Amino acid sequence: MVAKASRLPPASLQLEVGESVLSEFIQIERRGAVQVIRLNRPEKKNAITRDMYSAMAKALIDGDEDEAVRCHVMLGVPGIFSAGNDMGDFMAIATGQAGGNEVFDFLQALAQSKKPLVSGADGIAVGIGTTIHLHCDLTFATPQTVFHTPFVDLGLVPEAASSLIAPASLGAQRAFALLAMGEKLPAQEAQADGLIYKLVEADALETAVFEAAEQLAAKPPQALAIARDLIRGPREPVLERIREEGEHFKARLKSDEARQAFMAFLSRSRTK
Ligand SMILES: C/C=C/C(=O)SCCNC(=O)CCNC(=O)[C@H](O)C(C)(C)COP(=O)(O)OP(=O)(O)OC[C@H]1O[C@@H](n2cnc3c(N)ncnc32)[C@H](O)[C@@H]1OP(=O)(O)O
Repeated sequence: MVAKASRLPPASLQLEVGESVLSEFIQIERRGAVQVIRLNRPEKKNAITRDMYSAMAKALIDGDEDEAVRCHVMLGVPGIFSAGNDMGDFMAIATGQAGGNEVFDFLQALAQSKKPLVSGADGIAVGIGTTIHLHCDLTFATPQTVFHTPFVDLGLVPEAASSLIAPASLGAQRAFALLAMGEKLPAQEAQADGLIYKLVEADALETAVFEAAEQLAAKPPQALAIARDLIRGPREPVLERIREEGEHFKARLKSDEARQAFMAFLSRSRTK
């Protein structure tokens, strides 16, 4: 259990919240030319609600449009990157009480981001808490980080174009083990597989992330943008896969298999 106080952002960070705060659980901070998007809902293991997706999408789009922003950083808090989509929200979508497009709007913004993305993950990284990093140019993780995508166990399917991106770096069989079997992937293996850039100790994570982000922010932006586009490759197949997965995902959310899995988690949580 990590003490709540240690999950607060460093006091040295200047907090600049825009006019409309879409979610109290997403902190948008500006650190020079680096925009920091921090998931900060530790009491729910940084589970991501629809408002949180909207806040992150807006930050990415606004930061892309702002010439003063040269790099985006995505962080969680010590011990927790994210436990993935909020299960209560999944249930609300499954029962027709909510629409649920926010996650796909966020994924479109993420996949199309114009500025370099650097992420840092420590500890829990489940579902979209894993797949976000597939869109980041540099991901730092700690030895305690475990990536886990239990989509099929939840009656769901892979998202974030992970069914396209993961096989390309892991090979088909290891991608299948990760995305379909729901096998956990420790950060050490993720690094060996080329899914993440560097492993650093937890107390050095944010320093490493900010150093890399500041390095990128100081580079000639046009040359960096062209190099990045070439390295990332065409966006259309990625966006198309996000859409294709999204169609299946939305249908699966309303399936009996998914509803039972959400119910099991939510009732387990209530009786814990
Ligand atoms: C498009 C996106 C797709 C996806 O992201 S699919 C993936 C969806 N996510 C998951 O399947 C993960 C669900 N969560 C878990 O399995 C566990 O949690 C963890 C392994 C991540 C952590 O376990 P532990 O350390 O034992 O913590 P705890 O007691 O389960 O959780 C602490 C509080 O956090 C809430 N919470 C955790 N994950 C979620 C979630 N995803 N949605 C909503 N709430 C969540 C719990 O309920 C509880 O809350 P309370 O203290 O009030 O009982």
